[in-house]
Amino acid sequence: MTGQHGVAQHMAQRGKFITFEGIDGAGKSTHIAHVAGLLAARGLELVSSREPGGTPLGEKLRELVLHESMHLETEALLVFASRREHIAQVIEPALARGAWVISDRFTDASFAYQGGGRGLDLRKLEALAEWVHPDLAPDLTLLFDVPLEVARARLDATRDLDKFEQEKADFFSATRNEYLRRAAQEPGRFRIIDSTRSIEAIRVELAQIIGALR
Ligand SMILES: Nc1ncnc2c1ncn2[C@@H]1O[C@H](COP(=O)(O)OP(=O)(O)O)[C@@H](O)[C@H]1O
Ligand SMILES: Cc1cn([C@H]2C[C@H](O)[C@@H](COP(=O)(O)OP(=O)(O)O)O2)c(=O)[nH]c1=O
Repeated sequence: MTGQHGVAQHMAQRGKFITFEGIDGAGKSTHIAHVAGLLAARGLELVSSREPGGTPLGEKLRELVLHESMHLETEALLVFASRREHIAQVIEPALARGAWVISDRFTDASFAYQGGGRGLDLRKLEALAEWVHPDLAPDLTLLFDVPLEVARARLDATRDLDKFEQEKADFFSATRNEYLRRAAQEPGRFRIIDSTRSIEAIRVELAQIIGALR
């Protein structure tokens, strides 16, 4: 905003970017709305989004990625194409005006699923991340972690499974391991949430984590 003398008066403080990760069935979706409520209660402007998706084009790409079979590099390129659009249209403008952004998945999911699960060379994913968002990383990543059997039992109890959710145990084992490896590499950014506990116990921990964010 420009004042009478052409001097910037109210540069909005940049918002924070929080991502939610975990293998399918770990409990991510269960907790996102609750965390959004905690943040909104602080009077923040909050943008809640997801990947793949988050924009009209991104949602079309999501349909393809979740339901069509394709070469694994095509899959990687499409999730990053969706991300490019999401960053340009939603994430960066929101953070710049001071809004906080929470996203159901981001680049860690590409490393976990396309890299860990499918076996795509991690250097290719690093190159894509460097290309698509050299200067953007989440301020906080909540990694919902459960053993595969727990995730599988929860999924089987609830819904029709998409392309990824139909994958076998070794796929999810590799996906989970890649998430945990990244969390160990960047302990300052990640919080690992033990999602075998009750929903209520997890909410208590999330309230502490979110309450400590400034
Ligand atoms: N801590 C928990 N204890 C028991 N059941 C849970 C817990 N968290 C989630 N669930 C259930 O497990 C299923 C999958 O959870 P969901 O949040 O959809 O997982 P995700 O979004 O990570 O795939 C849902 O039916 C949900 O109600
Ligand atoms: C963001 C992203 C998601 N995915 C996968 C992980 C999930 O299986 C799927 C998205 O599903 P998810 O976000 O878990 O939605 P839902 O809870 O409705 O199933 O896309 C990738 O493989 N790579 C990515 O980069």
